[in-house]
Amino acid sequence: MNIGLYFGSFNPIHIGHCIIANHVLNNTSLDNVWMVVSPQNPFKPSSSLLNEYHRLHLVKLAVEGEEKLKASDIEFHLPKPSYTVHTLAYLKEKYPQHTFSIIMGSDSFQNILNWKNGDVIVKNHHIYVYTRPGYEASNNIGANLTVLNAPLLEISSTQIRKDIKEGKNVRFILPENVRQEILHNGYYK
Ligand SMILES: Nc1ncnc2c1ncn2[C@@H]1O[C@H](COP(=O)(O)OP(=O)(O)OP(=O)(O)O)[C@@H](O)[C@H]1O
Ligand SMILES: O=C(O)c1ccc[n+]([C@@H]2O[C@H](COP(=O)([O-])O)[C@@H](O)[C@H]2O)c1
Repeated sequence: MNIGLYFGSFNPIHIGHCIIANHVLNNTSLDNVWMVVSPQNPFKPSSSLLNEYHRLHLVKLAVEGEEKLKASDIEFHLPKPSYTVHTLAYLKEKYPQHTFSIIMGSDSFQNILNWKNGDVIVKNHHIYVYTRPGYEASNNIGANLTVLNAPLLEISSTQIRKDIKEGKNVRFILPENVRQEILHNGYYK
């Protein structure tokens, strides 16, 4: 099968992530999308990170009932921080029957050559890029790239964490079951 790997901190998952995953499924030849929850992005501070199991649970709630979307905890069992090149090697060995592509926002893509063995990742994978406001998705690194033709989404987990802390209404930027779970448990307060 053709699997799209959508890596993220998902701190928390928001409707932007869901729209992107759905857009890719609707408009590419990918059969499934795995939302891979990264316990620790090598470049991001861990201070504002919700526990990884809570983040995974929120992703599971968001994809509930969607057969082609899967929440993955594969990186929970790999060394931290979560280097994508290691995860890709692990997945290739574990699932030789699948072909893996990568899905990411243009902010991540702009920075990919600074990732551990970023050039190797780019050389060996098809990458689907969803343009993010303020980050042009130009392919000046010879990547095997598809820039998705989709509406820009002015949504970020950072803004959502801030809104929750300030008691603002986040009803329209989070899947409803995700919102309920966050509020019920007092996450990001
Ligand atoms: N609004 C968006 N448009 C396009 N890509 C996005 C958007 N939000 C997230 N992404 C992409 O989804 C992936 C996972 O994102 P991540 O979990 O870091 O969300 P985030 O909203 O960027 O979080 P934070 O604000 O905490 O940095 C990254 O590749 C990121 O570029
Ligand atoms: O492998 C790397 O060097 C690397 C550097 C920065 C980010 N990443 C991964 O990129 C993914 C997106 O990160 P984030 O925090 O923006 O959602 C996540 O899986 C990170 O582990 C990976």
